[in-house]
Amino acid sequence: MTTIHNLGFPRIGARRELKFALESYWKGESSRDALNALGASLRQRHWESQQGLDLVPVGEFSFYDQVLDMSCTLGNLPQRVHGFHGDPLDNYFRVARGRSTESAERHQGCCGGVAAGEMTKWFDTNYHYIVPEFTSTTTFTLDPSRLLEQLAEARQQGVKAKPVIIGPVTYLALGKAKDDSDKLALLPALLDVYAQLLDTLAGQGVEWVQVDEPILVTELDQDWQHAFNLAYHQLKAARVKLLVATYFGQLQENRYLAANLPVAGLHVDAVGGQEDVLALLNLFPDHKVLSLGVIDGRNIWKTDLVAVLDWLEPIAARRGDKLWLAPSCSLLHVPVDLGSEQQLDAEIKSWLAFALQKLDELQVLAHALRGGRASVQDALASNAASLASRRASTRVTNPAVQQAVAAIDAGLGARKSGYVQRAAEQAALLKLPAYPTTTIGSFPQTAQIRQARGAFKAGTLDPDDYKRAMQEEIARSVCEQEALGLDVLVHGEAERNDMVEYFGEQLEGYAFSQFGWVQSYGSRCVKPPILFGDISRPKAMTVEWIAYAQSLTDKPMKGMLTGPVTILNWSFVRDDQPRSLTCKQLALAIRAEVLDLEQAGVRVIQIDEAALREGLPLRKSQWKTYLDWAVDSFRIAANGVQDQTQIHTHMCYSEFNDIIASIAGMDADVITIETSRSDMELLDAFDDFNYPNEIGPGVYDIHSPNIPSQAHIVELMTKAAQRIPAARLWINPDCGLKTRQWEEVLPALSNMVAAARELRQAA
Ligand SMILES: Nc1nc2c(c(=O)[nH]1)N[C@@H](CNc1ccc(C(=O)N[C@@H](CCC(=O)N[C@@H](CCC(=O)N[C@@H](CCC(=O)O)C(=O)O)C(=O)O)C(=O)O)cc1)CN2
Ligand code: MET
Ligand SMILES: [Zn+2]
Repeated sequence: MTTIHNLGFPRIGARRELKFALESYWKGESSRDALNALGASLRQRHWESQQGLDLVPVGEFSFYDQVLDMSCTLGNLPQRVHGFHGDPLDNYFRVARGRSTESAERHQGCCGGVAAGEMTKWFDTNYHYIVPEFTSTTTFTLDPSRLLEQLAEARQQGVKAKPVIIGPVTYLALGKAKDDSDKLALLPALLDVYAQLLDTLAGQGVEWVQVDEPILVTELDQDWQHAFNLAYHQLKAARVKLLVATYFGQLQENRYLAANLPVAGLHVDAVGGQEDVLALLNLFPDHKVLSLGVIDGRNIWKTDLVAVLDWLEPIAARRGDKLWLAPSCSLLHVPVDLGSEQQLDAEIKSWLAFALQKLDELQVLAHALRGGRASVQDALASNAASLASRRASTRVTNPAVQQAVAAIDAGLGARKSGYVQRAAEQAALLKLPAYPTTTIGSFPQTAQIRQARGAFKAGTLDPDDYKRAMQEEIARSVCEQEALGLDVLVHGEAERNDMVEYFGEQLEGYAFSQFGWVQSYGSRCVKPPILFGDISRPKAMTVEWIAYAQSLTDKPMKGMLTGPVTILNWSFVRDDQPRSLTCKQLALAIRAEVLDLEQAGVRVIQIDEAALREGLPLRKSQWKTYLDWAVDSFRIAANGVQDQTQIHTHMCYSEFNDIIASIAGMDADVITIETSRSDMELLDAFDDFNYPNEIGPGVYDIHSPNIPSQAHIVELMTKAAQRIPAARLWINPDCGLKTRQWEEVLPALSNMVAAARELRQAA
């Protein structure tokens, strides 16, 4: 009999309960007990809704991040938070969020300010984890308390619990050696603690433990392959059965390694990797459990159940009870419940499945395998009808858009002249000083702004009042920027709920949910819009707001857009055509907006490509194909303008060394990037490559509440000028300021402008 299970459940809550509880606790408005109680009730509810499964994940719930949780379990919090006198939960949040010196003084004055752990992307998702920190002297000590508490809770509820942990090799691979020491040297010590942990779980009568090793879908050099063998040969002594879970892609060349690890089971991502699975089956030992992730945990489309069954039945016949079924990965990356959606178009809704619906699909598959397809005839028929409706729907296709994409030629993505010519014309028009100052786009999204929009969407604030309220916010931003003395202004993005969702809402071919929240990091969520059909732009999306902002000032106002690649990567996108094609459609829509802005007299236009880098395939061998169509799409969006129009782009995640040629290929006049934390070292890539255009290296770490001093900014820019000719440097923060408070932003920007003036005088 086929076993069905789940790898992880979204923890934020169907109504973002966890977000609100966390933020209230952090503000000191509610107690730790209340937060703990909320956590327990969410877990209880989530386990209840997974009742139909044979094994239910336990321990993947987290108050902030599952990787940071693992660091706690392994006793590997950074040295700087050791010796904290307060509650361990507060210390956990100190690592997650940092603590400014000032707020520490306001609290108890005992433990001082502390820098947050670095945050980075979880594989190719929009989820961010807290990077484990190592040094050559790192030691590990087991703290199983969190896992044991959640296990006890689950047991009390009669849950068939399968504890989930991050595996030792992935944990090491995702961490950072702060002293550049060899992380792998820590493996033996780490394995001792994993062995103790597994032993502790065995002592609780646990049968299966899910050990997540997604690093197995990436290219591994020999040392890391060896680490896998070493790790699991040592852990095989454990008295529990291990299910090594891989996801986010195929095993490919790691197939043999994964198949032969001395563990009881292996989970693989079978979505889009059926051939890889068949190849794996040929070398997979009969006595081991193979768990197939047949339901897409990264997207929101209904599964084609009949197609999956056609493929699965022969495998099930061959493997019997050694076949398990699950979603491809943790359901962390999809919203909780489609049933909450009251406003979603009924036809489109019938094509979708969120976390709960995906688990229902899993049940149908299990019934079909156990009792024959006839036993779930109705469910299969209704699933087939939904898919047929999606395939046949005329709303998905737009012949005019398809023709426009087919007509794209190389000329569309090329500027009229080269950078040198353009730069001269732009300088004559814009008359900017040396070291021009600007910001990345957003100003603080205050509670007031969010509430106004909430009321507008709920229908309790009428559209004119909403528009007026947002215009007031724009006017406030412009006024503050003029007072600060910035050179190129922004409107502040008050009217945008999110840099991607906002555009999704205005494009044809998109649907959007009311409650489709997905955790991005900590308490921060995004509601990815749903791209279901050919994309077109019924009317201008941003021109009115930008024109209004420009009317308030004589300084140049930047038009602010999100680029096609980022819109693609941060949406739920259709799975019925290649991503590259969808991206080209988005590119044409953004291009039309760029041209409308230019027509309206906007002289500087920024097109954010924050997610260009994160969209890189996990395997390097696939990078070139992606980068080619991604850069092409950007160029189509950006490059239809006149030479005098200055195009900016922005990328907030560092590490450009290996893709610098593609970045240069975008041919933006100015690129702003995150650099403040890397002490400008990041610019080495631009220097070595002789990057030809202008660069704004971020001088202000917007993720931290700390206010950068004028001297620090001057120092950073002096380092920048050692790498890039000063005439091509801009001064700006690392990223947008939407998550900060005005009280933090004003002094920081004031120091930034003062630093620019100091540098100009020194020149
Ligand atoms: N899509 C996307 N991905 C990204 C980023 C990004 O900006 N966008 N940035 C990077 C970091 N990720 C981030 C992700 C989210 C947020 C963020 O601030 N999210 C907000 C979203 C809030 C939101 O969209 N609110 C809506 C809904 C309004 C609403 O519900 N108002 C409430 C008020 C309470 C509230 O929600 O705050 C009400 O009326 O009851 C709006 O403004 O329209 C949050 O979680 O707090 C920041 C960074 C990487 N990935
Ligand atoms: N223009 C956007 C902003 O300032 C860019 C953010 S990149 C995540 O918020
Ligand atoms: Zn950014």
